[in-house]
Amino acid sequence: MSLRIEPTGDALVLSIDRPKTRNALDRDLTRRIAEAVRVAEADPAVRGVVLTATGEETFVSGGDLHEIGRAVREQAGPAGVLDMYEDLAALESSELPVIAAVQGDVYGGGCELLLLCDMVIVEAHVSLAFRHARMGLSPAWGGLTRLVERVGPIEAPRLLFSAEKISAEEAARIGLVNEVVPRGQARERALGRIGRIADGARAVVAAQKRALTAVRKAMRGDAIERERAIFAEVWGGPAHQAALDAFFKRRG
Ligand SMILES: CCC(=O)SCCNC(=O)CCNC(=O)[C@H](O)C(C)(C)COP(=O)(O)OP(=O)(O)OC[C@H]1O[C@@H](n2cnc3c(N)ncnc32)[C@H](O)[C@@H]1OP(=O)(O)O
Repeated sequence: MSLRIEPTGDALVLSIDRPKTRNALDRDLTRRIAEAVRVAEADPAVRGVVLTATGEETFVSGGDLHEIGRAVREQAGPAGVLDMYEDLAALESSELPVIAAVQGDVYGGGCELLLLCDMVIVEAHVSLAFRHARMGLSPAWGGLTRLVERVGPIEAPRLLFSAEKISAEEAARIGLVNEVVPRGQARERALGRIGRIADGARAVVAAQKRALTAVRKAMRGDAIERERAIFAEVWGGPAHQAALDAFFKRRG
């Protein structure tokens, strides 16, 4: 099972669990995430979702490069990867607050996943990298648009163009994450925050989330559609092919 689902206190805790791929996101996993969010919403006892992962080293290693490599080899086009967004977007469109509890490093599409959450709590040893450029890609799941929203137009190009790793502290300084906690404490901290949210009325928090979504939608215009069209343009190009070849060559 690639997603562990565990009711805990007021929250539903979703733990990404694909250790053999360092928790890469494939289509099956994103479907499971969307389905779990729907289940959480339908249960009046659940007041929020905590999204975390198993292991201590990696939160999410990005999109599944085996799945992506297969699609490129079979000339299937980018639709499969683009479609995963419909599932992932459930995190942002849900009426429940979603808090990411990040216990390990985050790469590429994993950073996009964080940006779909309402709050992000990271452990102090974690690093984050928008690795897309190194893989010959641009974000596919709204991560470019949301990165500009979170950190502004000065920091976004630095993170995207250089694909550099940044520390948890730096991520907090530039407004990419809410809070840095000591190693091993992100999940408890996230549960504590959901507990505090649960002191208020579910309907009010849901209304606030709807309002936030409406504001973002109005501010974004068609930015996410443009971003996704650019992903489709670079998909399967020379830089993408070369990066996939290098990834698979390194691993025999
Ligand atoms: C949507 C756009 C995107 O997200 S593009 C993808 C961006 N992500 C990346 O570039 C990260 C690629 N992965 C890595 O750099 C390394 O594997 C990291 C995560 C640093 C872990 O390194 P290390 O601990 O040395 O392990 P390793 O490289 O031997 O990998 C272990 C097994 O995991 C797998 N793995 C890793 N990343 C992915 C991935 N994104 N998709 C699918 N599988 C992945 C490796 O292939 C390896 O498995 P195997 O030994 O080859 O069977």
